[in-house]
Amino acid sequence: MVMALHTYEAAAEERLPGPVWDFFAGGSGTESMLTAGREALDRVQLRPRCMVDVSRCDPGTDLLGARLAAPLAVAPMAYHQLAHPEGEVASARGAGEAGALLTVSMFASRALEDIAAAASGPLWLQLYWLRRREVMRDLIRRAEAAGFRALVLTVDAPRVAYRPRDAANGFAVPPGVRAVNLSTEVMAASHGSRSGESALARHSREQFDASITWEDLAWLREVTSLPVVLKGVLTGEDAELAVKHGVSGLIVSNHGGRQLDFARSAPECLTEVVDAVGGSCPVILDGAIRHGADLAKALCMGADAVMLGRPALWGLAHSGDAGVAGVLRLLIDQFEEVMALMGAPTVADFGRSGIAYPVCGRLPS
Ligand SMILES: Cc1cc2nc3c(=O)[nH]c(=O)nc-3n(C[C@H](O)[C@H](O)[C@H](O)COP(=O)(O)O)c2cc1C
Ligand SMILES: CCCCC(=O)C(=O)O
Repeated sequence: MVMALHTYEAAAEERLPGPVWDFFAGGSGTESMLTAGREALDRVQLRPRCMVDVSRCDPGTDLLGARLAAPLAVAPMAYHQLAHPEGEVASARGAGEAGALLTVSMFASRALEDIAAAASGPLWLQLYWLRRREVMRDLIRRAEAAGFRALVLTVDAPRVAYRPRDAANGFAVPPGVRAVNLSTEVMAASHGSRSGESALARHSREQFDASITWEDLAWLREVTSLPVVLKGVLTGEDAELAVKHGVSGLIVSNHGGRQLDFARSAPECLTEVVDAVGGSCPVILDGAIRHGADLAKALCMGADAVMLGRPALWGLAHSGDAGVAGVLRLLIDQFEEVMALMGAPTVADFGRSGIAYPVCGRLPS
């Protein structure tokens, strides 16, 4: 039976403790960015072509050398064990079953090696830049050995932003769930709640290196030969600098509304970044993806793929690997139908002529 996305969401909300649900669902500041991306995507209108042979539609695509069932990846999210006891191991199984890529957070609650052993699809590892570079280096070595295909450096979070729900709940990761890939020393501050303060926000101020600049990317590129993808780029200027500094991909993202409040939403930034990059590396749109049609809209605006965040956690909370696969398949099936109805039988058939309304204020070229 195909379940609607809101059914997974409702089940997850019902199942999870309030503070965990708030951690998943919440945003930063006034939470203005929780709705901005969705509203922007809703304004984009599809422009279908007819009398095209759509008797066979193929949603498959390649992303940095990995074959995917659709241009769809799971975004990095901390602590999957908050949603399900099997955590990222179940997510890896579910993503593999659906043919989607899984990005594993630096704050994963299962060992990289166990996640890799359960995965049948490609894995990327997400990193925050820690003050202790030897901890990053160790993690990168382990990811390489376990067969991870790329590193995602999140650049929109020099610190975790103030998130009112987590602060009100004094949110801390419950005992029994840990960022097991990091040493206890690095992680100590993320446990132990205090009312009026999020332990994760406190932890990020202590452990994240907020002094890094473009020049520091050279260190990362020396440490590894894996492709480096930057997550959280929202301007053409930064996209150009990223390409100049040798990155292999960009993720246009507002961190799911959890970092800079009052920003321009990721879908509105997409064409600016795509134009700046000029095809020299893949561009991924992240945030507020809730329907297969959103994949089509992103592709029309020039993205090579999209990333899905919270809905994957809803699937995980609902029924572990089957739920993750169910959510991903739902979006892929919807996308396949949009392909047929749009007259776009392959991913390459989507272009700017496929949308009618420019979200970024620029006319499609
Ligand atoms: C519970 C949760 C944990 C997250 N943890 C991380 C993380 O560890 N690293 C990271 O780069 N982004 C993290 N994010 C942001 C996601 O990667 C992604 O940008 C966002 O969820 C996309 O928006 P969506 O949830 O609307 O799809 C997290 C998001 C959520 C909801
Ligand atoms: C210190 C963990 C941060 C996780 C994260 O990025 C998020 O909650 O958005």
